[in-house]
Amino acid sequence: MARSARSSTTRLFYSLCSSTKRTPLTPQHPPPTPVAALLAGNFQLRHYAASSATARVREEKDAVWRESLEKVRNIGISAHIDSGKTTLTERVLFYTGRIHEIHEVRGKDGVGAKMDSMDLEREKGITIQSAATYCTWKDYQVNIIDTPGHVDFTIEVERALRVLDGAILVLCSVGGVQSQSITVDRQMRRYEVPRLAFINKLDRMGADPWKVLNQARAKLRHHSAAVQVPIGLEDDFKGLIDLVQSKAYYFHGSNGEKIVAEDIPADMEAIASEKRRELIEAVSEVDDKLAESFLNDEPISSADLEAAIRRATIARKFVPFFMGSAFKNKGVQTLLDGVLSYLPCPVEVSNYALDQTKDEEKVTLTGNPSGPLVALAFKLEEGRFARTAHFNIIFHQRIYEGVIRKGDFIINVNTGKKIKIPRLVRMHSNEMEDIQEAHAGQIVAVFGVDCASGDTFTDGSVKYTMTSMNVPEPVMSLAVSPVSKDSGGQFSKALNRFQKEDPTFRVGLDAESGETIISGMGELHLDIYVERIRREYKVEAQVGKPRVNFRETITKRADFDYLHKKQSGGQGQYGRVIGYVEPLEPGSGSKFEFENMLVGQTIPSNYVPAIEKGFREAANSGSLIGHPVENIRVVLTDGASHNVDSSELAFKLASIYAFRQCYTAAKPIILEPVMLVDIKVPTEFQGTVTGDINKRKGVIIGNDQEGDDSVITANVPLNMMFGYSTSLRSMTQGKGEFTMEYREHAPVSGDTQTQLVNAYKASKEN
Ligand SMILES: Nc1nc2c(ncn2[C@@H]2O[C@H](COP(=O)(O)OP(=O)(O)OP(=O)(O)O)[C@@H](O)[C@H]2O)c(=O)[nH]1
Repeated sequence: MARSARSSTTRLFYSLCSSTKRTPLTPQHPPPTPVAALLAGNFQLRHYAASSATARVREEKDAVWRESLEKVRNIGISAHIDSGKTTLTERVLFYTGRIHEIHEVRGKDGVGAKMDSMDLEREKGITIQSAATYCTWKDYQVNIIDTPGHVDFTIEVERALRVLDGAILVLCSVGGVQSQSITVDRQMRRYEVPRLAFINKLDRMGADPWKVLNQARAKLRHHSAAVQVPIGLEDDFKGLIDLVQSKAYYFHGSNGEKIVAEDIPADMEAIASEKRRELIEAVSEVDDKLAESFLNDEPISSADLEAAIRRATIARKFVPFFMGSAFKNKGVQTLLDGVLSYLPCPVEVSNYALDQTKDEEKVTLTGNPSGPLVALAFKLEEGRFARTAHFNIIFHQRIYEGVIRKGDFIINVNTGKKIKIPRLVRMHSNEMEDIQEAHAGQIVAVFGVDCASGDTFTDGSVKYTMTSMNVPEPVMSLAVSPVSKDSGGQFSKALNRFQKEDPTFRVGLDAESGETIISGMGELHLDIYVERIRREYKVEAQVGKPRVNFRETITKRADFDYLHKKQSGGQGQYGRVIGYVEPLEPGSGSKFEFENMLVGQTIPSNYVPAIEKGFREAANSGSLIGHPVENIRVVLTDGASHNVDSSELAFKLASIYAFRQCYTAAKPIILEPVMLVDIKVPTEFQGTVTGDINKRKGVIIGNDQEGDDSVITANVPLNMMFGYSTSLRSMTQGKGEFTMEYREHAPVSGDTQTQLVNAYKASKEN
């Protein structure tokens, strides 16, 4: 479908070009004489005919691209760990004919799911990287990104949601709305992504979809209702009743590939009609058109209900709930039908860019392939793709407007660099398919070209940038070094690559010890990179003890007045800076602000950037424990210079010393990362586990009962959570599980601050 639409677009494009060639639309020199005027009138007539023909061609062309985009869905699948995203994607690929056999995550055949292409993913049975693929379902092109559930890899979810038009939130029918479900739902809200929910694992003991639906209403504040009712549950789960079509569906065949539609079983008619009414009521609350029919007691057809659900879902006023069991091959095809029916196509979602030539004015992107090219690179990967021998870079990009073709020159608006597209590909997990061109609305990858995640590309006719994704700050660090000195080159190569690919993975140098420090989102995140350095670069690395990323901040305004003066032969150094530092207002959104309030020429303006640089550099390392100082504003009010001895260096040094001079007076404190911890244990262990959390200086904020389990929610300093999985295992005979995610940086207690400061002083003295 997409292919035929493309070729007719191309044909139209050529016919437009040839008519333009025959009839020049803009006269170069308007004829001056009466005869010439007559001819000019004739020309205008011809001009009018030509432009109306052009307009018609354009309209036709627009209709073609609209129609082809209506049949595209760009969706993501996100959820809490182990909810079954990868298992679900594997079925989607199977039913759409992209793969011919189903392999399970951690399955007995040892092959592993298609989308978990990394060895480590297959071994651990977890998704580490998001993977893109595409398939065709009922004449629609569905581009899918499967994302990891573990919070340490949250950046993968952020960047996928940034470029997708819709999402499926997978929930476990036993576990319900878990901590990470809340996080991904928040991310979907952040990027304004319309979504469907899929309650998976209906075959599991204790499956209760209605409880999960109520939890979603309470915990996620979803305005939602089920569009399906399960026929049986747990071992008895047989099929689904579709409340829109009023039909029962069963999934036969060894892989559930044969769908049989039947009438609703007689013993389920009552519940089906009650749930259909619930669905209509819920949608009517947010859709006026349906509300009118509902309030007038008019019969509501399947088509009317479907259209109303679509409008409400796309408007993000409603979340339809689907159900099934990916593992038992039930409910996946009906979910795919739901993707086509209820999630938007690229032109139904509003996207905008910022025009850099007009002071970042907002420009709406219409998704028109005949518009100027605008594409956002959202992910960079380096690896051996498609079994090639060498490392290569690809970047994944979403095209928002225009067309991109192999061999085209495009401009990276963020760097100003012009690049040629050597190879354009569509990804299917780690495999690639070469393509010649791609249109607005599509997600493709460019092979062999370097850039950074978040860069915007255009064809050069516009200077637009698109806002990038939210990048959370790393909370944990560790020192790493290669065991053998000879592998230093490979070691740096690995770190450079990972840093480029993953904005939440940072590499730095400890100024005092000279050690390489890697920082990331948690122990698992950093462990995975150390393991990848070993496997992919054959470098054994020595790893230090993990430590949390403390920060320092100030609590009071403090003045500075510092003169840096040196006159020891040759040219001297002279620079005086006067001003104050103060805490930034909470929620100001920035970590460091510098304000120049100089009046007059006490300091020539060319030295001001060096002064700002000096303060920024000083704030990289606070004097309490050497960690970055944040939430601070530096205001420069006055100073002095010398016309021979002043220099950028002199002012930079003056600023560094000025910062140190006033820091203590600004009453600095230490902030530590605090995690939201969710622990699920059999109720008999609840007391022990709660007591242990208290010992770890945690604050319990929730205690719920889920069947025979207790779910304890607490805020706990990350510093107290090292090795928690081992302790939880021993406290609960291996029956407890937990997840944690970053919540905030909060001040440490007075005695912890004293301990940390003393330990830092001692380490400096040694
Ligand atoms: N009983 C049952 N098990 C399922 C179902 N779907 C998935 N599983 C199992 O749940 C486990 C996790 O499945 P995955 O598909 O890896 O889950 P995921 O959400 O992709 O996992 P992460 O990406 O690591 O968060 C695997 O052992 C699956 O076999 C289901 O419908 N029923």
